[in-house]
Amino acid sequence: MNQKTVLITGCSSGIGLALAVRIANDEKKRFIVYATMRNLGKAEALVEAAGRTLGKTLMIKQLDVCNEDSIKACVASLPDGKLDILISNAGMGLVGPIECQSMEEMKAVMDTNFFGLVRLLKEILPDMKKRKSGHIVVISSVMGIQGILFNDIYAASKFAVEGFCESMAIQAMRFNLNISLIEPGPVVTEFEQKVYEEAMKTDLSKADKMTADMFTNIYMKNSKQIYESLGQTPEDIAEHTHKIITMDNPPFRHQTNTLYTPMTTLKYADPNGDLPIDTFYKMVFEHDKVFNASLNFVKLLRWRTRKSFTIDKDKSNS
Ligand SMILES: NC(=O)C1=CN([C@@H]2O[C@H](COP(=O)(O)OP(=O)(O)OC[C@H]3O[C@@H](n4cnc5c(N)ncnc54)[C@H](OP(=O)(O)O)[C@@H]3O)[C@@H](O)[C@H]2O)C=CC1
Ligand SMILES: CC1=C(/C=C/C(C)=C/C=C/C(C)=C/C=O)C(C)(C)CCC1
Repeated sequence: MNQKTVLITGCSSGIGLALAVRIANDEKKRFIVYATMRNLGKAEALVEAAGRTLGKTLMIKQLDVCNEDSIKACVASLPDGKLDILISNAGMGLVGPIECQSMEEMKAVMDTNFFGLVRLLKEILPDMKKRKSGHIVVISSVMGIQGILFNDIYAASKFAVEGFCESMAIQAMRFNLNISLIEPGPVVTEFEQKVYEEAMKTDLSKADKMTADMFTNIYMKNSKQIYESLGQTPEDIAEHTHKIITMDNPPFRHQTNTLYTPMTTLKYADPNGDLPIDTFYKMVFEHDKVFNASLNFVKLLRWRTRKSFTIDKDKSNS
């Protein structure tokens, strides 16, 4: 059988790990997954989750998206240097007032989230073009469509990714290549915890009191609520992405969270761009009680659905 080779970046945790496991377990064994990570010392969780697929449909390799030599070495080590599907997933977050962030921190986000993708494509595009075959899948974000309070640099990095892919997609079409942007809303992974821990270390004395209060008392609280009420699992994102890579005509953009789409739709509903900004402003500064009550309601509904599922499963086991 002609199996497709899939290379995924950032597989030590979260979405990357779930993607590697899901695709390696494809029901029809259509894929050989090269699950990569920058630090092989962190492979334990993936090795455990991979189970019997390890060494069969799932191989683990080193790849740091910030290091050209590491990308070249990894691609060169693939059988015939041939890649059918690239899933660019490695990424990092950054939240807080820009007054409190160093240029180094900001550049690290752009270097990983945006230039990481550019470095990968510089390496793999020539061969895909030559063969006139390939699919580039990028784990973007709803923040690639819409900026969110205190995510200025992270959103900018995902906007850069989206602008880059939108431009590239036209050229790609000429070579019969597909590009797909996967746009998750909040996903419960180490990402949230890492961003939260970094935010807690932020020296807020560099910002004025109003900004510092807004960050701590409005953004941090609301953000926690958003993850709890609308958060998806990395397995959800893996399932969506698996569907996209098995389609004959994969879409250019795919949002994974239907609970979040009312927010992103605001962007497309007003060419002046004021509607999402006014709405987000009102949600947090004027109608915060209604906003929080709605999120709590969604959380309760989702919790009840999960609970009844568990009860049904338990019943069927007894
Ligand atoms: N969680 C969320 O709410 C959302 C996340 N996303 C996007 O999903 C992607 C995955 O994030 P998620 O799984 O949530 O977060 P995790 O923090 O769990 O995973 C991030 C992965 O990226 C890796 N990584 C970071 N820098 C590099 C690098 N230079 N080279 C190779 N790998 C690197 C990390 O490796 P290491 O362990 O070595 O640090 C880790 O494996 C990111 O692009 C993120 O922007 C999109 C929407 C929502
Ligand atoms: C929707 C929304 C908010 C927060 C959204 C968040 C926190 C989204 C997180 C998305 C992630 C983590 C994407 C990762 O790429 C605010 C600011 C509370 C204001 C009101 C509307």
